[in-house]
Amino acid sequence: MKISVIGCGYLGAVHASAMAELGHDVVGIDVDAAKIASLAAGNPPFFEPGLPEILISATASGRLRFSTDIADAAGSQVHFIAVGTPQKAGSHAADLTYVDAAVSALIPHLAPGDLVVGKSTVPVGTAARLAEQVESSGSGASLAWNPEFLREGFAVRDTLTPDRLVYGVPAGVAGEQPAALLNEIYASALAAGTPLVVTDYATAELVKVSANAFLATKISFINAMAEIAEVTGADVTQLAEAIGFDDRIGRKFLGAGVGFGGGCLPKDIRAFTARAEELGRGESVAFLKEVDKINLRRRQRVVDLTVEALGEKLHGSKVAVLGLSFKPHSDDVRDSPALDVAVQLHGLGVDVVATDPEAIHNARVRHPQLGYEALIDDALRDADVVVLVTEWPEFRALDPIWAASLVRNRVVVDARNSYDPQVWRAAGWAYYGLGRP
Ligand SMILES: NC(=O)C1=CN([C@@H]2O[C@H](COP(=O)(O)OP(=O)(O)OC[C@H]3O[C@@H](n4cnc5c(N)ncnc54)[C@H](O)[C@@H]3O)[C@@H](O)[C@H]2O)C=CC1
Ligand SMILES: O=C(O)[C@H]1O[C@H](OP(=O)(O)OP(=O)(O)OC[C@H]2O[C@@H](n3ccc(=O)[nH]c3=O)[C@H](O)[C@@H]2O)[C@H](O)[C@@H](O)[C@@H]1O
Repeated sequence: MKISVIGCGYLGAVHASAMAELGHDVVGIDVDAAKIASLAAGNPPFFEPGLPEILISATASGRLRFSTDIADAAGSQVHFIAVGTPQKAGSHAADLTYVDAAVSALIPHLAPGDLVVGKSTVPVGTAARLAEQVESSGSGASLAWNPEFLREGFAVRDTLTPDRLVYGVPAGVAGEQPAALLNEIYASALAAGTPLVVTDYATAELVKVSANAFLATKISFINAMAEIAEVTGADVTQLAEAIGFDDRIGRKFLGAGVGFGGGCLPKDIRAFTARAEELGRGESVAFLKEVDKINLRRRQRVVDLTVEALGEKLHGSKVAVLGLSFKPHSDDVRDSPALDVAVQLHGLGVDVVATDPEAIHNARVRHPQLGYEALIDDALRDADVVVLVTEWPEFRALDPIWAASLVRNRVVVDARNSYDPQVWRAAGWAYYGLGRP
């Protein structure tokens, strides 16, 4: 099938490449000329495992091309909207400027029978409004909402083999053709037994934001338990293990630590709250404000523990910050807890030297004032405190005996509860975890 993907960021570039990998004929469109040039040359403009391979094979096969001209969407039958929906400046609501601009620019290039498919995460009610715009344009096209659940770091795998597919389509017979087109696009995943939910627009939009709200709530729940553990001497990692054995609870997303960040969970729970308030149902999701507060308190806790570990002497002290991306296997520093902690410590007068396998460039663009080292040994050298904030495998594997030979003081703040306190203490380190003694 001929497909256009409008917006080629973390979501769209992967979606376009994966659709071409599945055999579709795809054009990726973005207003960012540098991004498009990089993608067209087979170089992803961001780090995502597995993306270079499928991008190169799809562009070489001729099934995938890129353009900055929306007119190149003409001739495709299905048009995915994958542009950003960031938090609005000065508000918690989602900024729909990019979605609105993309749909308005696309409409003149639509042909009868075309399908516009929303992938971006939007406030409930957006799809119905855009469907009205597409239908009243006289283009003869229709609209579906097909939210995306991929995780950065696993984006290629999650797109090729999703754990579920959700289509929000118009009611009645008008929904049949959109669902049939999407079934054709996702034929391989459906043949492999991927669960499919075909529903209305509002449900599809809410499935997406409620899934992220649930994940965020689960993380803040365990972090709230960490706060209680901290004043009682309990160990939140054992607590998570023990409650996680209950299948109804499950162990995933019970990793207590510095909390969640990224381009999605934080802004999505805020946008959900803002939308619920607009709908007069703010109280239904008021708990998400608490989820957000607990999450931000954990960043502060890491800063406070580091300051405590440094003692009185902040100016002239050196802190090695291990990790800058919001999670391992990504170079994304949007609302990264790691970067937030590094910036706060720098603001207190500490000499911060940060390292990360992939995110130094993105971090440096935003915060040139921080010190950066590409190699972990250079970051650790003469450090007074080591703070692990993003649990990349190479940081998890850090040998405390080797690290001890580099630092000035053996003090570690393990903001992801990734190390075994006994092993580190046996190597002479003062160990600070989050919610564990
Ligand atoms: N990053 C992720 O893992 C996931 C993101 N999402 C959602 O997908 C959407 C996109 O997110 P990301 O890819 O992370 O954002 P991003 O910021 O990486 O990419 C957005 C892209 O849209 C482009 N763009 C903006 N206006 C445009 C226009 N009028 N025409 C063409 N291109 C335009 C931008 O230049 C940028 O390259 C958001 O709604 C996000 O919540 C959903 C699931 C996963
Ligand atoms: O809407 C989105 O963009 C995506 O948001 C999240 O995916 P992602 O942001 O890539 O990353 P996650 O793996 O969910 O991690 C989010 C944050 O939570 C943190 N986290 C995760 C798990 C945990 O136990 N503890 C914890 O603090 C991570 O370190 C990270 O900062 C969701 O998991 C995806 O399903 C969704 O599609």
